[in-house]
Amino acid sequence: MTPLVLYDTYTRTLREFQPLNPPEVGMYTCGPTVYDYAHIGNLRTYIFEDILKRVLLYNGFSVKHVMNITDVGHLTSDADTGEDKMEAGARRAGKTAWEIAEYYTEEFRKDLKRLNILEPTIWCRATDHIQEQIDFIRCIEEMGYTYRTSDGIYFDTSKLPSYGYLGRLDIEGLQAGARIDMGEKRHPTDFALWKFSPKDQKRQMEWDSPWGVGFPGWHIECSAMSAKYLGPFFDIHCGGEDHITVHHTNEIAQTEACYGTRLANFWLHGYFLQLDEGVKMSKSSGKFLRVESLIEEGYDPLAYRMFCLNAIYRQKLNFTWDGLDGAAKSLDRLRNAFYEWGAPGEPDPAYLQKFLEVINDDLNMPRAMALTWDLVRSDLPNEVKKATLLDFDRVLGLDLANWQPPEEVIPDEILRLVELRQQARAEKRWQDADTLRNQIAAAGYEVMDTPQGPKVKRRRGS
Ligand SMILES: Nc1ncnc2c1ncn2[C@@H]1O[C@H](COP(=O)(O)OP(=O)(O)OP(=O)(O)O)[C@@H](O)[C@H]1O
Ligand SMILES: [Zn+2]
Repeated sequence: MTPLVLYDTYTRTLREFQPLNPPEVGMYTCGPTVYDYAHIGNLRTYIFEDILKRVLLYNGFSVKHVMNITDVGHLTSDADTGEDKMEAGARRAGKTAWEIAEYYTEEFRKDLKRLNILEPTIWCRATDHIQEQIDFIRCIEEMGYTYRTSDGIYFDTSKLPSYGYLGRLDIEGLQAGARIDMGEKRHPTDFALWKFSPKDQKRQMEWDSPWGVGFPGWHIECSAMSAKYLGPFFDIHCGGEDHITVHHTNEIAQTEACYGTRLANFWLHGYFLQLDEGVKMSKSSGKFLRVESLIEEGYDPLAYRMFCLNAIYRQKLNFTWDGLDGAAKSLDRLRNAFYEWGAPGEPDPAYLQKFLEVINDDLNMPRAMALTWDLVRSDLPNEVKKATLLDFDRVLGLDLANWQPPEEVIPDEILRLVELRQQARAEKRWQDADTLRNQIAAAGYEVMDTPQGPKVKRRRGS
């Protein structure tokens, strides 16, 4: 038995993972706010979550994976002020908030596919779960954790002694240093559960509620939807590192207030992709790259996956074109090697065991890649290498089995010779057919007769 050990942000320790209800693992990953395209920084987090999910599957668990789509209530400032990102995005695009939500959700799913990220078991949209969010807020209200201001219903964080534990927040320091205008908020860490629609401006997305017409705050959707699909205490909750101090801290507060649990048994966070040293890739800064940008530069999206595999998820990673180039070349080498090994035999048990050890060591993908290259260079028979790498790829997700060398462009004169040889064969002029085959070979090509007709390709080393 090789235990699966994961770094849990809640306890700040490496802990052995065991599902609460084996063999199923409940996993919730905070999804995109669909007001714009995802950038490759966002996608680094989704790749890390995909690796985690594949490692769970590799360990023989089944995974019920829930991902939300935030299509309402995520304001431009974490302090619950500013405009709704969706409404601002809609205005920018000259479309409705509903239209851009639909469009960017589809684009996001396309990106996941291109990166060979496994689809969640359940997708859930915030706007499809307004009633669940209202019910959740009512529960928090009944437990005595809310207050009303002129612009919404707020969570009173001072009433929850454990508030801020996940982010190790210095609540007193924050309180003392709160110079920014808190509006009617009682404490700097209090946050909106429900916001009222502004009186002077009609919102595109708004609903009736026991407190007045408005929309849910950003954090409540994750508590409400995870409880609906996974229960109030489930196995693993993930997101990017920025979620530790605000979004996930507030999700925990809501669930703790209503159900008395800390929401998830394990909290895992992926670290940022940076454009330059110390600069997070972000939509708001306007400096970001999309999967599409990489494709335009001639890269296969899976080269970016390979680039991410070479780093530990718990460390920031600097994006460079040179780095991506190196990853693309490695991917090419690996694909060609895999392709040329022919049919798979039986995997090598020693390599499989080593692989399990490194991936179960808190998803150590750089070591998994080192082991992969070690396998490639080993003296094992090709069919063993092939079967072993095929097994590794269940976690690496490089889709090696479906890769084919790009179609070669065969010059017209060679195609003409192939045609003449076909003719000769049909007319049983075997000697002519042989001469033509030799001519084709002399030009550096080889022709193979298959049930579908002749196939021609450039000879290796030519
Ligand atoms: N540079 C980054 N590197 C890795 N993960 C990131 C980065 N920026 C955001 N994320 C993560 O991407 C996921 C999707 O976030 P979301 O769609 O809400 O983007 P966002 O936070 O609005 O992005 P931005 O900060 O660029 O405006 C979250 O889990 C978030 O933590
Ligand atoms: Zn969330």
